[in-house]
Amino acid sequence: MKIGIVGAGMVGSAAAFACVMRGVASRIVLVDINRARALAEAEDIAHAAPFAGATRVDAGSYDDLKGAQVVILSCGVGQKPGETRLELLGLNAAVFRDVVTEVMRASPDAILLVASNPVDVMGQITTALSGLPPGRVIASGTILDTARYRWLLGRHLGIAPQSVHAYVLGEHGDSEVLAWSSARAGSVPVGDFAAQIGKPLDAGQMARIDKGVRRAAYTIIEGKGATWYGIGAGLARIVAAIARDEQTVLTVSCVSDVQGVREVACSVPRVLGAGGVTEALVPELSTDEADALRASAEMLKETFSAVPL
Ligand SMILES: NC(=O)C1=CN([C@@H]2O[C@H](COP(=O)(O)OP(=O)(O)OC[C@H]3O[C@@H](n4cnc5c(N)ncnc54)[C@H](O)[C@@H]3O)[C@@H](O)[C@H]2O)C=CC1
Ligand SMILES: CC(=O)C(=O)O
Repeated sequence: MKIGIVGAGMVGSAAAFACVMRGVASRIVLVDINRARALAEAEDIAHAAPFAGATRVDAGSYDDLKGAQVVILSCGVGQKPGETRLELLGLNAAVFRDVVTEVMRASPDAILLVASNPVDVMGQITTALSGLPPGRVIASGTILDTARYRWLLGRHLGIAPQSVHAYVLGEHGDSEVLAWSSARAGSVPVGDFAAQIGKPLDAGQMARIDKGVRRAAYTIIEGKGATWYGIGAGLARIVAAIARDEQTVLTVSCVSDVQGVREVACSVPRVLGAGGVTEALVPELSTDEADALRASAEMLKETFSAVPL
């Protein structure tokens, strides 16, 4: 499978590296307005390929995206310390107006995978600009937040994050919703499992996990300027689901009706395969969680509606 990546900064290059290490692509093309950066990242990542598989990695132009099955959009700007994701909207929407046109010209059959923030709104903008069916424009949404949630729950419970089945829903951002009521350790509700092993999930512990998920990006950006490994791995996981037509369930964002809000991009668990997103699962939620998910979706819809296209 051929993958294009527009935006060869930290996120784009981490995604390329993770795709190489997973062996999900035969070819990766990096495109960036900063051609020297794309060339340097492509060469550096290509040097990892002999340790992994047979992926060819190059820098290129938009024309070189021809035939790509997935194009990752990780271009634009990231948050500075203390800045919210939503504050990036004006700058990144302007970047996407040009980039999406170029990508569609070169690679009209590709699935578009949006990473740039605010990722849900950028995904809905990309859907509108591209004219593609909603399931073929996927934003990474809360795939990263869900990983953070599973990692923190796994650490508390002393089990592998892969054995934690729990989702973060709604915005990839401050209004996101940690779904506690449906969270399971194996097949056991996390609260019951925690009580059984003598490590109760009390209100204080739940608040610490909530903060650890919701504030993770702010803390990491404060310490090292940006985040990239987690999202790089998450993007490669999405690419693998498409490449292998897995029909796997991941919390990604695409335009659909969510919790009574019409045509909004935000995350719920969705089924993902070679054709993109095909189904959304209706999660089991408490009344408070359902209200918070509706509020998150309403905020995202309002934010998108105010963007001039
Ligand atoms: N979805 C998620 O979970 C995450 C999203 N992000 C977001 O990903 C985006 C990228 O972050 P980083 O890679 O850290 O930023 P970065 O600044 O390292 O890379 C951005 C790249 O985009 C390029 N670029 C800018 N305008 C362009 C244009 N018109 N055409 C082509 N390339 C262009 C820049 O030259 C730069 O190389 C940000 O919006 C950030 O907030 C970051 C982490 C997680
Ligand atoms: C930057 C960002 O969106 C994250 O790490 O969650």
